[in-house]
Amino acid sequence: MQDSPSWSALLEHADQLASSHIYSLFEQDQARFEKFHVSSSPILFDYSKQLLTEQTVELLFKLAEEKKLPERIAALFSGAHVNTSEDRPAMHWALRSPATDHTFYNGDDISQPVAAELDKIAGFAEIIRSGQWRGFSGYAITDVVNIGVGGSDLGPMMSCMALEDCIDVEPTPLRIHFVSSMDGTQLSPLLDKLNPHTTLFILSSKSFTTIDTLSNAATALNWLNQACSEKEKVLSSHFIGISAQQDKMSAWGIPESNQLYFWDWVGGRYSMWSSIGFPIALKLGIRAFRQLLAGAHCMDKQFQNTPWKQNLPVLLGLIGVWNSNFQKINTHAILPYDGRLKYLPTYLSQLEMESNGKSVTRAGQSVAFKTCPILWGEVGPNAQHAFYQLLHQGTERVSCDFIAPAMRYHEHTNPSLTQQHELALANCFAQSRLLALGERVLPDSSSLPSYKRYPGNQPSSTIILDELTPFSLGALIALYEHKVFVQSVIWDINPFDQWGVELGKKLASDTLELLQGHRSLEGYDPSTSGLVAHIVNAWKQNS
Ligand SMILES: O=P(O)(O)OC[C@H]1O[C@](O)(CO)[C@@H](O)[C@@H]1O
Repeated sequence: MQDSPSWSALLEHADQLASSHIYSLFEQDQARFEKFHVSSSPILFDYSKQLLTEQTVELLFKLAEEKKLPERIAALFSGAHVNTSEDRPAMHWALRSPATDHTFYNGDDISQPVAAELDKIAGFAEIIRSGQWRGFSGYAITDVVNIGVGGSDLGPMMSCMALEDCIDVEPTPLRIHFVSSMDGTQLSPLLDKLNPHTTLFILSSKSFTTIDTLSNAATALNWLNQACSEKEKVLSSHFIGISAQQDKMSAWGIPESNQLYFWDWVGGRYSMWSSIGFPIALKLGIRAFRQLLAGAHCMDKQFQNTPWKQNLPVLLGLIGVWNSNFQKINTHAILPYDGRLKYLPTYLSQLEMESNGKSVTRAGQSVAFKTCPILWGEVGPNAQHAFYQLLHQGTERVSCDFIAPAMRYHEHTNPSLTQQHELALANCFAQSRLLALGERVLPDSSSLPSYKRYPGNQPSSTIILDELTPFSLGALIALYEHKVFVQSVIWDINPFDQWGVELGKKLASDTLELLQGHRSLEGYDPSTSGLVAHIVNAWKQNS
């Protein structure tokens, strides 16, 4: 970036702001909230508690122009091969476009196949929800277990939890479980409780080669075979496969009639809009799933068509760049003030860190600046009693996103719940205020002992959803997807590959051969050799 005039201007501007405090920015400008918030239903985005000025925003826009953000947004939505290292487009947005939009891939109109797959999801969901799908002994399905990991787990799990009690979902007595961990910790106790006659497994894997998923799938198949030895019957009545690799699903034994498909041009962590989102349709009904897609589509349109001052993904992305590269803040916390969003921080940590946790540019050169910050988080009210101490008085600078719905429980008969929502919002606003302004919120802080001081100046944004609904959740997730894209454009990295996770998988399969005695320890580092020898000895002693 050394040769970038906007980058240099931002560095200089950051130097000028170095001694500023968010408190003084508010003191100098009472209209700060008016200037630095965007209200665009279903989301209000307040970034007035960031350490920035109107000049900062102008300079960030200049940087985005210089990095050709408009052209790159157009390329993303044109189906160009923006995933350069894998030479393919990233078209997750096409999964939420109305069929009438006619999206093309390699010259073919993909709107019809996308719509047809969505109809297939609807059909499967209806059959299972209505009790028509029967297990091997003729009983209706009561429990569905989604086996998948990463993008084949987190999106559906996060959404099912987030939307469970929404008023506009179609309730079902079906119990949906999520299993991801390769060590069997989730699956083993679950199988102890479930009834093989009434349990259906969804095997969710874009590649259908992920060992975590295949090992859990093998355990599930064995468990079913203990109850019914007719393998074909078990496979056809207890397994649905979801993948971009139809032949691999078939080779595993899933009949074609039980397969849902999606496409190579959908990245794993961008795949909850595809048939990977099937558990969402199952749990909440197809209407809710379609609303989720509609909310995301609404954000796609905003990203493409809205002037930057009102463009939420552009603002969120550029503010992140400002904090990472010019404020030198390398940790970012996601803090939902709504327990239903419990899995949102984990979901976003994959989305952001697997996308932008890179250190080479698209041309393969090492970057000379920070890229994706470490992103973590927790349900805000609980985190207040855990890690907020560090946010308020630690030595790390941390930026935060506070997320909350404006409305909750308004149709509930128990008035105490409404008060609980008020309490959660009050805490949300109090914490972001204290983090930004510090002890200056007090009428007189001059006599405080040092251990009671709050330096403040921790920047944050607040994202208020009108209400947590499938539509607003879809918009929220698409907002973060496009935020990631904006940042990747500024940093000139490819957000759609994940080569950094590949070698570890290969080494693990080699190491398994070591543990199983099929490979010699020669040439391994002393730590690995020592650990393997220790385990093998322990097994010998206990056999
Ligand atoms: O859906 P699959 O192919 O099983 O992959 C699961 C996850 O594994 C990863 O490839 C990382 O290992 C993620 O990108 C992906 O979401």
